[in-house]
Amino acid sequence: MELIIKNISKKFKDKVAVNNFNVTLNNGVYALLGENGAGKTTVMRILADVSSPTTGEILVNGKNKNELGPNYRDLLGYVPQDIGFYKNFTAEKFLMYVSALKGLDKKEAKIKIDELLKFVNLDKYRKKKIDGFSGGMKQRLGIAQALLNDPKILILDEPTAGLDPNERIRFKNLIADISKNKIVILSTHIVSDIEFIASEILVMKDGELIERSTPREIIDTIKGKVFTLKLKEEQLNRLQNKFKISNMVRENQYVLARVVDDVRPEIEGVACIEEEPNLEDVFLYYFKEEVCV
Ligand SMILES: Nc1ncnc2c1ncn2[C@@H]1O[C@H](COP(=O)(O)OP(=O)(O)OP(=O)(O)O)[C@@H](O)[C@H]1O
Repeated sequence: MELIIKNISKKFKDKVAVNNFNVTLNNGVYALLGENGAGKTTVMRILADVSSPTTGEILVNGKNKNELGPNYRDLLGYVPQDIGFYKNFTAEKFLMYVSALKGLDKKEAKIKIDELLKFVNLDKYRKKKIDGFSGGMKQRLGIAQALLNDPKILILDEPTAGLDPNERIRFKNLIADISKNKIVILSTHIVSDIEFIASEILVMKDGELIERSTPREIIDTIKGKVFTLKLKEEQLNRLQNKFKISNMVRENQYVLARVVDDVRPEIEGVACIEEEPNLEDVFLYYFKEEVCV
């Protein structure tokens, strides 16, 4: 499966939400990473066929999405940011309802629902009302409904928002399982969530795709730009005014500050050690507002 997003732009009146977005995707997990308002949801809504681009096109195995018509939707599974559940429905009834909307045969749907409820670990709760579900359970139910038609492209908008640490782990394992023969595109601004699940990271800023790399490659782009300094409290101001600080730990009368910058911080009498960068540092490097010097 090859999905090409070609020269996609989206304008809302005079606001350019997405600007000339170009990317070719194959099976694997892609994380769209960017700050709030970067354009992630807009790209996902266009891919999910609930919004049209102002310009540009989407191609699946060389065929234009518009040419594919309803066959394009058959390839899709979509979990929007705020998925609307009928809270009085049970998990099972909800999945039956979505199956009917997707035009699945009732008998086939029942078999698929049994399989999916087990897969997302909600089998025990199939007769329970969604109203009593935790965030993670709702998320897994959302994924189950998106998988009903065995999609080849799965789109998940902010799937890890509001999940507790256990639910996050469960989610990561689930995605790893799902992505074997699919294109999975998920958006997030929680960096730690993608470190272990994304085969590639697509970094968006102000509507544009500014970087596309594996997590390892993207981390390597800031090698030599991450440092730890051990400072006295009164020296901290000088550092904060000049550099981006990703983390601070207080240790007795000292502060250990992790700094991300193109320039090695030089403060008289303060030791500066180069560190191995991580994805949190990457996020800070690309997104944090410039500090005023
Ligand atoms: N229907 C709309 N009308 C006007 N502006 C919009 C509309 N939808 C999105 N925008 C604007 O387009 C830009 C991109 O929004 P989008 O929701 O795609 O960002 P995002 O990266 O998904 O952010 P978030 O993480 O907050 O969802 C924002 O400035 C947003 O205000």
